[in-house]
Amino acid sequence: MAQFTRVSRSVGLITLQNPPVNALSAVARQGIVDAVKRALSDPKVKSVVICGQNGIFCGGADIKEFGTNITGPPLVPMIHAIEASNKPVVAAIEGSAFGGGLELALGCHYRVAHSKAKLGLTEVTLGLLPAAGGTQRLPRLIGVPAALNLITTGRHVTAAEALQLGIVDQVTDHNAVDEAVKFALSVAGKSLDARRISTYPCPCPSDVDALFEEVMQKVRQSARGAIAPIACVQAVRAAATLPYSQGMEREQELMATLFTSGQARALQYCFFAQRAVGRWSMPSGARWDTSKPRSIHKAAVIGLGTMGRGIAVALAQTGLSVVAVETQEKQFMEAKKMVSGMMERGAKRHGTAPPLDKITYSQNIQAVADVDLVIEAVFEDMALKEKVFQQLSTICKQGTFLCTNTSALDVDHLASQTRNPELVVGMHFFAPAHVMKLLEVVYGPRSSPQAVATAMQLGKKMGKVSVAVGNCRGFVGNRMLKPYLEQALFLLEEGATPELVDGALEEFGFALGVFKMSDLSGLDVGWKVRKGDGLVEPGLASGPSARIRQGRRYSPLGDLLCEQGRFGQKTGQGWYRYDKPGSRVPRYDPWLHSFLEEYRTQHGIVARRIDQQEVLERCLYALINEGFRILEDGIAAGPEDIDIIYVFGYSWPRHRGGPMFYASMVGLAKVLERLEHYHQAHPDVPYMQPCNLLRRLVASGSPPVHKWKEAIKKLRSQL
Ligand SMILES: CCCCCCCCCCCCC[C@H](O)CC(=O)SCCNC(=O)CCNC(=O)[C@H](O)C(C)(C)COP(=O)(O)OP(=O)(O)OC[C@H]1O[C@@H](n2cnc3c(N)ncnc32)[C@H](O)[C@@H]1OP(=O)(O)O
Ligand SMILES: NC(=O)c1ccc[n+]([C@@H]2O[C@H](COP(=O)([O-])OP(=O)(O)OC[C@H]3O[C@@H](n4cnc5c(N)ncnc54)[C@H](O)[C@@H]3O)[C@@H](O)[C@H]2O)c1
Repeated sequence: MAQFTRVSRSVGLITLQNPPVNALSAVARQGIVDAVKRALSDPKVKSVVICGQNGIFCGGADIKEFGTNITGPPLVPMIHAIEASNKPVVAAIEGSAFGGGLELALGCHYRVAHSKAKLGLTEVTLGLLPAAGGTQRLPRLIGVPAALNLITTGRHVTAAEALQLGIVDQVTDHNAVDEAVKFALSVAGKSLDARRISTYPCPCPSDVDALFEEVMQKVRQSARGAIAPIACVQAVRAAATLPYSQGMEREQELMATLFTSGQARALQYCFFAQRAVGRWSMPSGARWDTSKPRSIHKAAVIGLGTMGRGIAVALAQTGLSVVAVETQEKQFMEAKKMVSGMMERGAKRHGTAPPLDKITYSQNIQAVADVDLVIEAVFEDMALKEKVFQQLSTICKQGTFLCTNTSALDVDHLASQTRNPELVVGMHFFAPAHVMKLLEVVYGPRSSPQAVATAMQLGKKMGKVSVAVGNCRGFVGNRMLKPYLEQALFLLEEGATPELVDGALEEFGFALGVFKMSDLSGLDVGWKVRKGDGLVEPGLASGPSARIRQGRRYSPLGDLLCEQGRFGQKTGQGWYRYDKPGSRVPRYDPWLHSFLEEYRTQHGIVARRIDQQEVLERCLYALINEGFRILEDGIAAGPEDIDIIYVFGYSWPRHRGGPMFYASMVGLAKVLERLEHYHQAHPDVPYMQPCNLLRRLVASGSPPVHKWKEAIKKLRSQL
């Protein structure tokens, strides 16, 4: 709803009241329509201010309404009525003005923003475009290039940038509503002819065709198959080339296509899933709302390699005091330099001072005695980690949380090395740890709810999207990755090429295909793990047993490359070749192709034609099947947790909503049927056997993804 009051005798103050973000729900829109009518018909009111309650202007249209039958007054005529008013209307922007919220403000004649406010046309991130006149008004106000940038990216701008761009008329450090009221008093009675943005000509450069062609090309490249950014460009083009009313028609037409698209559903699902994962629960019944975190002021990082450096930076940037421990002299010296450089670059980007004094360095683990929380990031070696946890358990003060950044090892086993296993959790960051948004918080059977709550809260403070998951080999993300990687290798054996497999995955929307990604991460990482698992047998053995290990189909292709010293980008050769070690541009490698042919000959494999669909089905459905097992095992509480892990940690294309959402869009029956097909063709690949949970969900009528949690609970209770 919206409240109307008269303030300073002649200013009509309309306050949006729809907690928590004053979204423009049907009731809120009706409230605004009524309040505006009242303000315009009240002769004592000479000017109007629109603001939002609780320090937030407006979070845009009510996204929860989108999947429903929308009722209430539509936004476009509501905003037109405000713009057409003969009394000046001033938007008082505090907190956020996003999407429809900013469009509402653009319909006002003036905008006053608090210096801490953020503004943006964020619709593209939800698979939509600003369809309440945003694509037509913003370019008229700030010009085509700047509007294109904001609308196609959905980026948030600060009040200062908004002022510079000309989106707002005034920025204040004081109470924005009070300032807006003063502003409204000062403009009462003045002509509004030059204040209605829809009447402005659209300022655009002379070579408008060339500009749009260039932008369209750029957007297509970065959109990776997402349709909303393209529609955004088309709508802004309409603003630049058509009169306002025709531009509005085009905006509505394009929105109609996006509004019902699968991509919009996927992106809106991600929006809510990202928030839902914060409401974590454990199989023990412990939950986010009943578990109290402890405040962390001082933390330690053990091991300053690739991960430890990034974690130390992220902790210091959060404002914590950090003790950084590294035992190897060379690594120690190098890490100190690198960490300072990372903080300086970060600070430069944000226009702040680097928090260099937040970190103290030591080569002695005794230095961590007084910290509240430790994150261990030494080599992925259980014996070494055991020793470190034993040491930490005796050195640290009572109550210190002991966390491990292990990628796959048993968190519970590490906990058993300590005096207080309830204080141990996994904090699995992703590389580079100061950049990547995902954090898996791994609880073992003995982790206390407080330890989980503390790690989750710390992750949030660090700006991470934190997901609580159970303890198993590889947790959620890496466990699901294994079948995906293996299928890619099997496809090579059967006749595919790295270019074909990567091409299919990139067309699906991944930034990098599986082989390019493996080259980037380093092929030696997986090799070491496979060696540890007793899977690697040196030399190019032939015969059927060469491709069977531990009773299952196995592809030694990755091991053979590593034996040749081909570790990927770092050595200049992997599944592709690179101009020199460390170069990033993958190139076709004739050696690799002859190697694959030779390999197939040696193993008596006749290469067959493999199409993109098979690549997608085998790689993605294998991964999804493992996702169902993870749900069945209770390692993830719901599909949202898995999807958020994949979107934020593994570059799963957000407009596909994550693997489990994708499975629901494809149709569970179809996924089941294809898994059955591939499992019949390859019975020696056990993880292709459809998971029981998937079968049961299909048998129960394939409920939509938001009902899975409930369905799983019900299925469990029937067991
Ligand atoms: C068949 C043919 C049909 C043709 C066309 C039909 C046309 C329909 C009319 C459309 C007109 C277009 C209007 C407009 O252009 C479209 C939009 O405005 S889309 C919405 C744009 N807004 C956003 O992108 C902002 C989203 N929100 C945020 O970024 C943040 O929430 C925030 C505002 C910055 C606040 O952040 P925080 O303080 O951290 O809080 P949370 O994020 O945790 O949110 C708290 C709580 O609120 C829920 N929520 C937030 N925003 C919205 C919203 N816009 N609608 C509904 N709910 C919202 C959020 O989910 C949290 O709740 P929880 O999920 O935890 O229960
Ligand atoms: N690299 C990744 O992409 C990645 C991603 C997520 C998790 N991880 C996990 O993070 C951990 C660290 O991985 P990394 O890639 O940073 O390894 P790394 O080899 O780059 O660094 C490990 C560092 O630990 C130091 N170290 C070893 N023993 C030590 C000790 N007793 N005390 C202090 N320092 C010690 C080493 O000298 C080295 O500098 C591993 O468990 C790994 O599985 C890695």
